[in-house]
Amino acid sequence: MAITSSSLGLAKTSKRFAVAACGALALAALVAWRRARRARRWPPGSFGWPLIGQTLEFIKDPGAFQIAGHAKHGGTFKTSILFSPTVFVSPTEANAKLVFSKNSLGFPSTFKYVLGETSLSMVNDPMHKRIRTLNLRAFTDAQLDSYLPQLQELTAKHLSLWAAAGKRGQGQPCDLFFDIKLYAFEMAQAVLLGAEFPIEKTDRLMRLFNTTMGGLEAVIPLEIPGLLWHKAMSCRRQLVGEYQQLIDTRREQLRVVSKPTSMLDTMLTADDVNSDVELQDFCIAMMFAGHDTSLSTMQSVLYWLSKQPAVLAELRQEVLAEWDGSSQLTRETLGKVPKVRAFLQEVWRLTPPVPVSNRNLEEETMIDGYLVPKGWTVSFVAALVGQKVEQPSEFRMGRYLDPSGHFADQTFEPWIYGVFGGGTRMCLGYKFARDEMLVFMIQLLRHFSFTVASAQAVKFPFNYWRISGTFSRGL
Ligand code: HEM
Repeated sequence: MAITSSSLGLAKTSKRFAVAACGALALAALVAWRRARRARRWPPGSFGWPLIGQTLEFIKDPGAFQIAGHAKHGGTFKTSILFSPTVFVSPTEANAKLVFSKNSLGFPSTFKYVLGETSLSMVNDPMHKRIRTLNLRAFTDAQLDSYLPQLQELTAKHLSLWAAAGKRGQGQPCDLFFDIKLYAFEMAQAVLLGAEFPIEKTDRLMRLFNTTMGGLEAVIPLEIPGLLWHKAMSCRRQLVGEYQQLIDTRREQLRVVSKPTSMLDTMLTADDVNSDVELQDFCIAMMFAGHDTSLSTMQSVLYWLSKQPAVLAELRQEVLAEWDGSSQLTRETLGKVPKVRAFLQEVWRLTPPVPVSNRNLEEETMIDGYLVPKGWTVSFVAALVGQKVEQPSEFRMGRYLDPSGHFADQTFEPWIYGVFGGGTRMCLGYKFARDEMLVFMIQLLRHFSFTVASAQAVKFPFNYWRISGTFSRGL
């Protein structure tokens, strides 16, 4: 066969192609080899099922899942939760400091469609810094003091409603979940948003809100009629419509006469809020962060009180000595009941409402000698931190009382007390949450009796005791 210049060119091209292909293969092999080598340094554990990983085991009981994981793997371990490779770090001080030094949150991307793209829990720096600074204005000491009268009034109203229902039910125990939920929702709605609606409307908004939040558990985020995600998104649109009306009304009222009273008002009067979407997201984010956590705590408080009649009597004594039962509850009054504060702190230690704090790693990080890749989620668990005290299963208020009987707060040491997280993403509402619970407990202890007939441990998405029982006025 004659060798032509075109067949020579073809041979050269094929040779080049072969060299390039070999090079690419060698590179791929090198990358795979390095990845495999690195993977050998990942924490132990299993990713579980394709896509869903070990999500189902986790949501059944996050605390137990992690205790079992730590025991099996001797500490820090990896798994996959909600589509994301996740590392549950052992609850040491070094790990707490490492996790809480990170700012980026590790929530699944679908959460932002539910909570809002500009809601505080969904944004990362630099936007997080801006929104957090803005939102913090609603939580200054002066603002918190100004919410106390409303908290007192609404608490008195709902405690009386529960007692009236108890009377009608002639002492028969009933599920208190929905009554307590309505109270927590109305209280959040009034103080956070400044909205006072008739009970039917509050009830409707609460349902819209709950179905919207159901979207956080949606595994298939597709808007197909009948799917959870479709329901959640259509309720969210209605909810946003309602909140926009509220925003427009309050904006007009503030322009004409009224003074800012609610947390939303504080946002409305700030001159650096960018858009109505930020305000809508503020409403949804604060209602989300601020009412199920209170609902959970109130039920756990009733549970732990019912378990310890002697402690209940001691707390009643403290309240009877410090509050006449009718005057306005002030910051001073809340400061005079250290035992009630210590009791609440111990309730939160034993039943932390939020089971985990997550961060997303923005760079490859060494944790406990393992290499955790960039983009993975690291989880730190409040319930496990709470187990590090002496005799962890015992309920002891004394842990939070100093020798002279003053309340000793440990909220800012997340490696000792992880209930409100830590670092730049620490719970924004922890002082407000404490105020709400103290106002609730002081009035409860001063005027009401109750029994708990049954209690069921709920583990996810919030951790608390769901109770049924009876309520009556008088001690
Ligand atoms: C018992 C009540 C509460 C508990 C146990 C609780 C717990 C938490 C936890 C663990 C976090 C995550 C912290 C972290 O990852 O480091 C958080 C974040 C947050 N909480 Fe709370 N919370 C409670 C009540 C409230 C209330 C009443 C509000 C508002 C009115 C609120 C507003 C927020 C906000 C806005 C964030 C996000 C902060 C950020 O990402 O910068 N919380 N909370």
